[in-house]
Amino acid sequence: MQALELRQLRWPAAAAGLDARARLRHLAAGALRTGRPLALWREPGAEHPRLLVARSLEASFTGLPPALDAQAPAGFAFFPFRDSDHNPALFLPADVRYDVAEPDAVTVAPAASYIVPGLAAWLAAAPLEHLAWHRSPQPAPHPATQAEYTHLVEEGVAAIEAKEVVKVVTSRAARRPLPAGFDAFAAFLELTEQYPRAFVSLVSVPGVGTWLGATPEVLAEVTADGTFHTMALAATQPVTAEVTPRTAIWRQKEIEEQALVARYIVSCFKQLRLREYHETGPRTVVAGQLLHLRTDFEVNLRQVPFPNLGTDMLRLLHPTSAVGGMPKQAAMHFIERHEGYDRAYYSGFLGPVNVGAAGVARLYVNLRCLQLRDDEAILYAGTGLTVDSDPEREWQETEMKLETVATVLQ
Ligand SMILES: C=C(O[C@@H]1C=C(C(=O)O)C=C[C@H]1O)C(=O)O
Repeated sequence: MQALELRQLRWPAAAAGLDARARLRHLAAGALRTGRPLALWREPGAEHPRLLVARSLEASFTGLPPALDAQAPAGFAFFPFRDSDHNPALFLPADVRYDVAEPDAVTVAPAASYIVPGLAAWLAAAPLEHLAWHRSPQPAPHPATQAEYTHLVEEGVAAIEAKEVVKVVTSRAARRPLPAGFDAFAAFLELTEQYPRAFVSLVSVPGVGTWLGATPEVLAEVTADGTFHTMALAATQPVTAEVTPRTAIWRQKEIEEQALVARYIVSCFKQLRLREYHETGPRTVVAGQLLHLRTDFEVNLRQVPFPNLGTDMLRLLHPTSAVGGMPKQAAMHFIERHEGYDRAYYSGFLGPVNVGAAGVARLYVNLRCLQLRDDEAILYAGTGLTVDSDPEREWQETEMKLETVATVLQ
C-alpha cells in the first residue's frame, strides 16, 4: 500500500553531469542546509550506499525501539546506549530516500510532500563545495588516559571478583584532531571501500551531532525471506601474518567471554518461550584488522508462532552483554557509576527498518565509530572484562578498536 503513495522525483537536466555519488552528496548537502536529519549507510556486502532524509527533527523523536514487521513505519533507527535528554532515541522517518543503485529517482513519502517544491529546486541547484554537518551542543567527553582506563579495568575486575557482575564492558573516548580539509562524506565512502563486510554509516542530526562508523555487529535483522538473525560477537585479537581466521587460537578467558554473550541471547529466546532457533558457531571472523569469535542465531519466522519475534528480541537484546555486561542491570549500574563519560550513541544501535523493502530490518550495534566535532573527532572503544582481565591488554585492545575508524583521519 505504502509504495503506491510514494512520489518519485526525477533529476533535472541540470544534474546530468552529476554521477550517483555526487547526487548522493548533493542531497545530503540539501538536508544539512535545511536543518534536517539524515542517514547515509552501506549494508554489509552491498555495492551501493543509500540515503534517507527526515522531514524534521521533531518527526524523528521516538520512544520505544522500532517495531520490526512489514507494517511498521519505514525509517532509520539511531538509538543511544542509554536514553537521556542529551541523547534522545531517534527514528528518522523515510521521508526522502535515495538509492545509488537507482540513480535517477528520489523518492518522497506523503508526509513530506510539502518539501517537494524546495527539493525539486535543490536538485537543479549547483552542488556545494563544503558541507556543514550538524554538531552536538554537548561538551566533548573526557578522554581517559591510560592510567584512568587501567583504574577502570581494575574496578571492573574487582566488581567481578565481588560477584556484583559476571561480565562488564568498560569503554573510553579518545580525541583526535581532524586532518586539514577533512570531508566526512569522502570519509564515509572510504570506509565503504575499506570494510566491505561492515555496516558503514554516517548519521547527522541537528542538536544531536554527526556520527561515522563501520560496525561488524548485527543486533537484530529480519530479512526478505522471513529470517530473524542476531549474533554473539566477542573476544578480540589482531589479524597478523601468522594469525588468520583459520589459525587463530583463543584463550579460555575469550572463549568464556563470548559464551556469556551467546548464553544471554539464548536466555532472551527462552524468556519468549522460543525453542526453534538455529545456532552456528562460535567461529572466528574478521572485522577490519581484528578477529572476533561469533555465534549466529537464526529463526525462520514462517515456521514459528511468533509474528513479533524481531520486535520482542530487539527490545530484550539492547544493550547486549557484548556492550553492557551480565547481569544487565548490575553491569549498567557499574558503567554509570565508574566509566566517567557519556557514551552517547556509541554502543547504541542503528540501521534501516522497512526502507529497501517492507519487512526488511537491519539493526547494528554502533561500534568502531566516531563523533565529528568542529576540529576534532571523538573516537570510542570498549572491551569486555572477565575476572582474568589484564589492564594493559585491555588498553591495547581499545587502541586497536579505535584504529578501525581512525583510518579516515590519516
Ligand atoms: C565494545 C566493543 O566491541 C565489542 C566487544 C568485544 C570484546 O570485548 O572483545 C568484541 C566485539 C564487540 O562485541 C567495541 O568495539 O568498542
